[in-house]
Amino acid sequence: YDTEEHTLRELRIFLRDMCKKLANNRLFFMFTKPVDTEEVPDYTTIIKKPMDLETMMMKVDFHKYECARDFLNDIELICQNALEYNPARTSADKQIRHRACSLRDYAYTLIKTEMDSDFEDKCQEIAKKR
Ligand SMILES: COC(=O)N1C[C@@H]2C[C@@H]3O[C@]2(Cc2nccnc23)C1
Repeated sequence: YDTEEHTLRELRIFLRDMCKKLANNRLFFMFTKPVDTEEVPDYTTIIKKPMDLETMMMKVDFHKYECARDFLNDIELICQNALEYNPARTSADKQIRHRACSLRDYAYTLIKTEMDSDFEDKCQEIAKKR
């Protein structure tokens, strides 16, 4: 009967639902899996910390997130990586940058509207103690 573990378990359930909602939105398909370094050989020379939604789902299951802020930090990483690797004024680059900003805004809004702020505060207190 450890209430901290109950709290973190509830956080993981919430974050899996977040991952699912983001990954199931066809607008964000390019963020669902790691960029294929065979297809895009220079990707890891430019992007030092790749991130994607499938990796984030695995991180939830490996208990890597102790609060929603840590989860949003990885969403921010997905967004920043896309802005950095796709800077051109071509329509393809513009579209992926727009989608990256939409992913970031949608994730922040989902969490802000669907997560109890006292619950997040409790998670951050637990994270601080660890
Ligand atoms: C989050 O996704 C991305 O930042 N990218 C950048 C890559 C460049 C372009 O689009 C990506 C995949 C790809 N594969 C083959 C040829 N060209 C591309 C997806």
